[in-house]
Amino acid sequence: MALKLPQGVEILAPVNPEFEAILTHDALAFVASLHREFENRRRERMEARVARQAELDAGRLPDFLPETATVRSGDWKISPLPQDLLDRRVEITGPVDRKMMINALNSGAKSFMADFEDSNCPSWENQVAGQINVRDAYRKTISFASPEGKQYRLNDTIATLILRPRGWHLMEKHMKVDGQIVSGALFDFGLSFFHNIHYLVENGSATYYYLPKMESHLEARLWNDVFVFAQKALNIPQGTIKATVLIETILAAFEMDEILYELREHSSGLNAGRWDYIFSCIKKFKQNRDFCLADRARITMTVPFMRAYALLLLKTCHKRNAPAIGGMAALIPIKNDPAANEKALGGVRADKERDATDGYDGGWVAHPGLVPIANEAFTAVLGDAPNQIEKQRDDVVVSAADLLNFQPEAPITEAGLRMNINVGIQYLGAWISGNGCVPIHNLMEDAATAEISRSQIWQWIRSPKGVLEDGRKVTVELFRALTADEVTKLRAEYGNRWTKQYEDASRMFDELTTSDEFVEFLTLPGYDYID
Ligand SMILES: CC(=O)SCCNC(=O)CCNC(=O)[C@H](O)C(C)(C)COP(=O)(O)OP(=O)(O)OC[C@H]1O[C@@H](n2cnc3c(N)ncnc32)[C@H](O)[C@@H]1OP(=O)(O)O
Ligand SMILES: O=CC(=O)O
Ligand SMILES: [Mg+2]
Repeated sequence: MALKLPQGVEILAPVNPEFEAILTHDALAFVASLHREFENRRRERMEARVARQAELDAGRLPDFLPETATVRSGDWKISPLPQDLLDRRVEITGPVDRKMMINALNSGAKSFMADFEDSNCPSWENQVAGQINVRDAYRKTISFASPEGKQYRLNDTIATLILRPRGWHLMEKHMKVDGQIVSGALFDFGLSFFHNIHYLVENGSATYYYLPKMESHLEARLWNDVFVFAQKALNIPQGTIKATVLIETILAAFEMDEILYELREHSSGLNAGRWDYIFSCIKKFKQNRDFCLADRARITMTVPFMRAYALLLLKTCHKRNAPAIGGMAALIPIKNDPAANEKALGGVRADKERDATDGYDGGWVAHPGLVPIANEAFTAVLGDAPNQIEKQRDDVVVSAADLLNFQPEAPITEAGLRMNINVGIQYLGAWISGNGCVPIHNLMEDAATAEISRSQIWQWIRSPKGVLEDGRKVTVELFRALTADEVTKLRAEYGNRWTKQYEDASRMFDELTTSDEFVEFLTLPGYDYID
């Protein structure tokens, strides 16, 4: 059956019979209405990012905005939270893969972030099948049979589903409205809202979102206006949608109050998205001769600028009666090595204990095997209380200088450089093959962690401080020599799993790292390699 397309809408991809239930005339008309209403403003925001980057490149450091001082000093709170978002002590995250969604919903976590973003490769198949999975998960009808014959279905008690659409920078190239391709964010949000909001509201819930990679409160205002428009269009009471914003750019860290304020009717707090945050610091200060970070593994949550960011986020949220949700340790359970496994689990435990004792209301885990650990750490502090939002952190004082105290700068090592190359190529190869989240060297790797790897090398090559601890300057020549070596090793290790996609990934990694122009997101050129 051919799709019935609304006026001005084109779908430039195969539509299998299952997809027709998602790509209905009315759902596409709704996405088209979002596009027509908001695309110009989205573009303006993207242009504002470019202008702001030019200022940073010229040496102007970020600071808290003078024009919004009254928002920061004002006495306001976000609107009350719905019942099913009060207790978020453990949130599991993962791509919108059918089997993994069932596992995540059953994992014992209080909430599950179904991810169309960092852990998802945005192929047409993944995006539309993901919407089918989300629809079935909301209706609790989702099931799956593995090729090995294992049956998957939902338990009686499951996690609350929160959906993360793509960020404002990503497009959905398979849908056009009036000749323009549509925003990935509006496509993901629009379809999920259209198909599910009435069902959820009738059942005492709503569609909840995580909003990624924003760089200013004006981007949050845009999301808020999208929510107001969408609720009005579908006759849903204003304030029904709730959204948690990931503070995962250095610029957003200077506008946390303002972001909560813009979304105050629709806010469900902030999350410390640590991996993109590190990437953003590297990207925003890429031209700054004073800026240079040590090996990726050294940039932990306890280094000065990360600690300042985490504490300011917590303080800001609780002042506004909003949940503060911790980010993710990249450690995952390790099979067949009990000692290494114990160490990894200990690392996750320490991470969650620090967040819980600081005052966070919950935190992210990457894997069902980590849910009990995070649960123990938060329950030790929360007990039976759903959260600790009442815990004020007036003792925390964080200045602009604290947020910009980029230590440590050393060591930068050959092992660290090799690791960035090795992980970056493996991740890109998996991503181009359709998988946005993979275990590499016993760590969870996704688009955000891979961005750190590639941007660090770009920056080390160009910064006068990009010098290995043995005195060698990081250069294109050194990078290429080590890359050749790493690729040789990887080819041998992968054998016939080393497909064309990994050759493409190696070439793309070289381009990303050696081209003079810094590519904003690796997923932008990456998108040309899929579908
Ligand atoms: C920076 C950020 O944005 S963080 C947020 C984005 N990142 C994520 O969401 C990470 C999601 N995690 C994952 O994708 C996976 O855990 C990986 C890729 C890191 C590791 O995956 P694997 O090596 O396959 O894990 P492993 O083999 O131990 O899995 C065991 C079982 O747990 C399941 N599982 C693992 N992680 C998850 C998850 N996050 N959600 C649901 N199920 C999961 C597997 O599907 C598997 O199920 P099965 O036994 O029924 O077949
Ligand atoms: O999205 C989360 C992050 O750490 O990046
Ligand atoms: Mg992120």
